[in-house]
Amino acid sequence: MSTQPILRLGTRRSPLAMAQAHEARARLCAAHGWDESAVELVPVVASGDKVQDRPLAEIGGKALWTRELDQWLVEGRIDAAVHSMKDVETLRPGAFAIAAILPRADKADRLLGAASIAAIPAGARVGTSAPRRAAQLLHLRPDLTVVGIRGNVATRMAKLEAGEADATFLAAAGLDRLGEDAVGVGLDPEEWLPAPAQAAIGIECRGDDARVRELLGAIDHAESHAEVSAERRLLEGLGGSCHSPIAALSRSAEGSIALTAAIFSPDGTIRIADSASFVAGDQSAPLDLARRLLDQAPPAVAAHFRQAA
Ligand SMILES: NCc1[nH]cc(CCC(=O)O)c1CC(=O)O
Repeated sequence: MSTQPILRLGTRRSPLAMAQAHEARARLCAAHGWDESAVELVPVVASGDKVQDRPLAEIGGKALWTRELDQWLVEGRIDAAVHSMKDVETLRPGAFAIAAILPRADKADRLLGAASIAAIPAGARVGTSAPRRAAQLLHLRPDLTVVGIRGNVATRMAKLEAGEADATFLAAAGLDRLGEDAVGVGLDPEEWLPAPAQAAIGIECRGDDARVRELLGAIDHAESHAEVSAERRLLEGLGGSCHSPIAALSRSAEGSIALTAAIFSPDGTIRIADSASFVAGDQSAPLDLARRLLDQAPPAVAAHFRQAA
């Protein structure tokens, strides 16, 4: 048996990240007819996993999820890295390429602790550290109190159980990948918009590594890739960061994408939403949508975005 792996795939160590890395490996092995040993999973502890007690937006943002994996990729210690695309910064180092996006899972958020947003008891404490979830919730229910809650999926479920919050949100995709598909109630994504790139697993490699790009290309899902590219292009146009309450939902059909997006004031009082339909791969339509959203935004909202020149 050969001991040299064909591909070394870096991943964060959290249970969800490991589940996603296993899915990526299974798809690669199926596509190429490989034995499992062909893909070595290389777990890395990410900075974002070390600091659990403060909101991500405060401690350095999304870069904390990719810093170590980026380094290992540059040094050639891994050939590719698996990411939750929701957590990947909009602007990536030019040396990297997103070579594959796996078929996207359920884009919805699930609510834990109540049967619906309307059914959350008046004045309850809802745990979330995501600006999008906080603003979207307060927009619908200004009577509720948002409390910070961080940690991986199991930690957040335990914190809810321990009474640190009365309700919380988790992405359906993450729960499903962990086998927790019975947990929480799915929120209609048309009414409760998910985060840009939610439910998408991406695999990045060095842009000049033609061998790995081709191997990864075999499991790229074109429709999911086009959706995620459009949503990330929207983020680029908004100049948003993980501080910015931005929500987006793509619907694909026959080569075209309908993209709905909303931006909020952090306290949820203001919500600006708009949508656009365009051919998959259109690079300017998501930017135009971002521009329209910002043009409609009062200063209190626009201040949270770095407006493109
Ligand atoms: N921010 C953490 C994170 N990043 C990706 C997912 C879920 C899986 C996905 O959206 O692909 C989660 C957990 C959550 O938001 O509940």
